[in-house]
Amino acid sequence: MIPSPSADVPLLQARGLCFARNDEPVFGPLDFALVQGEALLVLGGNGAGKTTLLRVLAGLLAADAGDVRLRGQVVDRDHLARGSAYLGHLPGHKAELTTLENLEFARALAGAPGQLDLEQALADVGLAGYEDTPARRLSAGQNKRLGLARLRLQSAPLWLLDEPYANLDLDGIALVNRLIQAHLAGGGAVLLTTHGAYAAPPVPVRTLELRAARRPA
Ligand SMILES: Nc1ncnc2c1ncn2[C@@H]1O[C@H](COP(=O)(O)OP(=O)(O)OP(=O)(O)O)[C@@H](O)[C@H]1O
Repeated sequence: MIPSPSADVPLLQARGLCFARNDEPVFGPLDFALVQGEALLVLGGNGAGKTTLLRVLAGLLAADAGDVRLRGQVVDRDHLARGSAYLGHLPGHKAELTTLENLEFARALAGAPGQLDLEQALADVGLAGYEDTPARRLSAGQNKRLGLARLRLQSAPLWLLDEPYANLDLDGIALVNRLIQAHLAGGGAVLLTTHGAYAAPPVPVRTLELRAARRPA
């Protein structure tokens, strides 16, 4: 079971977290914590390990050392996957399904209430009129918007957003900021990555800077 809420323990805490590939360190050891209503911005250049860190926190990759706690309890990868909502570089939509069908699928996976208005969810991310468009025909920015709509169907308090501003126009950047703000105001927490300074979260954030641990041969 995912641990239940408690105001005075961090929503997410990493201690001594390390990841290596073929014995080459990618990041770590990292120590950080994130409380409800807080955003943590993970900074670092290309290859610094930002995506890898988010994939570890989302339960998609196993850390080599250290532990991750949700609400104070050490959790395994299954719990991490269930306790977080991950928006990665690759949107992971079903290419042949329409945008609306993708949301229906995501809603079923998330066990979200059936009465949620998915057409409204599409409209909220600027995809009104694209209900019957297969995901494979979306642009990169539209794909990101569909990913943002899917994110909102999940009830996980921890959002892990990998380069959420990438591929978005100014209106899309403002949309990401509105969603982050609403999620934080609702008691959630957000960990997001960026290697650019072209957009930033709408709230004061703490930062975690990663540096590439490995040098090319
Ligand atoms: N699937 C993989 N197999 C092997 N090495 C990988 C793989 N994915 C990433 N790496 C390596 O791991 C390191 C960290 O990559 P990662 O994608 O986490 O960096 P990043 O900070 O997200 O970079 P970017 O800003 O370019 O997206 C890099 O050296 C990269 O070459």
